[in-house]
Amino acid sequence: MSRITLQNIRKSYDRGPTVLHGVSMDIAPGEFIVIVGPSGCGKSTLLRLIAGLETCREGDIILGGKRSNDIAPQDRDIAMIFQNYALYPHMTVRENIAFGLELRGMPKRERNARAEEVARTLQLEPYLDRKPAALSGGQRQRVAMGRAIARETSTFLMDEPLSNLDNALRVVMRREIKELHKTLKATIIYVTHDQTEALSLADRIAVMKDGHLQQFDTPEAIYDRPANRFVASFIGAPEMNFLEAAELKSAGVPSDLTIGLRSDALTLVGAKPAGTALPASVTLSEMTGSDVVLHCETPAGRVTLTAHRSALPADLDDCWIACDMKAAHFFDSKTGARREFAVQEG
Ligand SMILES: Nc1ncnc2c1ncn2[C@@H]1O[C@H](COP(=O)(O)OP(=O)(O)OP(=O)(O)O)[C@@H](O)[C@H]1O
Repeated sequence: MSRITLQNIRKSYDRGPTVLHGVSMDIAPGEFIVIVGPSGCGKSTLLRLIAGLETCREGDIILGGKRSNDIAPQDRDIAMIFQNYALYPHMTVRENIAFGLELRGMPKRERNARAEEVARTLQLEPYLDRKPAALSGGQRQRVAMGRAIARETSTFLMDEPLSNLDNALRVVMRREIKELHKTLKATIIYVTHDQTEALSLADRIAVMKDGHLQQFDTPEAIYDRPANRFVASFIGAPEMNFLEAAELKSAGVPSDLTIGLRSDALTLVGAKPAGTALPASVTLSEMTGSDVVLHCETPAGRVTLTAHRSALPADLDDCWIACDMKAAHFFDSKTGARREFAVQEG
């Protein structure tokens, strides 16, 4: 298995604008990396560069210690799984899984044996003789994965592999991919725009925006210490609340800082609490099960928080939001960069 290093990758298509502005990443063998970011930020482009399906204008792609910019996709030890599965409709599951092996000149008996072994790992044995049209979305996705696994590569690239599945199936497949990663001990680089998927799957998350890598770290570090306001708002649900220091008037926070408060730092209470608090009225509530997401109007703007249904104040039109300032994040109001600030209160 080999290390994947990207050094200062710049990319533009034809004579178009730059879509990757100097991205660097070092990925250890066996890591599960999730690249996340809004639509158009360059996630798929980065993945396609690693696969060798695109070339970059500047920078180095180093695979296993060797500069590999000019190595053809089929000569890289990498398999790619796409969102639309790319299965052959006229071939059975067995043939689809074995297809890549045929291209490599493996004899038929060996090929079929390998396809059956992979089908067992993915619980696809009952479907080996079916064609893709007779499979569910999740089964098709597993066949696509089977085809990649059959090649015995050390690295799998996955481009939004679950985006065509319904929510329940997506949760199941997410777990399967995570288990597969444990079994295969392979490197996985996985692209998604879904922050929940990123948090639940990754050893490390790469957050991108407009072709720039914003932060590359563990899910815990990204959630607990977001590098800037963009990362803070993109990761975590409901989205972090941002309040200007001047509006919250709390614990001597300098006025050039924006205060970031996640839902878990906020409590809705009936009477004015000690410490930092905002008067609030609930304008909208969304039931999510045992919890409700509450959208509140406050003098500092709109604030969203989650509360347990059994712990709501009686009068939602006239209540308070208690802010745990020890759990607050601080950002430079101009640049959005994270700033450390020690709150004195409490
Ligand atoms: N073949 C291409 N020719 C020209 N421009 C392209 C091409 N492919 C992508 N782009 C542009 O490059 C930028 C990055 O696209 P990319 O597909 O990498 O983004 P993404 O983050 O994967 O987006 P999404 O989540 O919507 O798939 C976009 O502005 C896109 O329009």
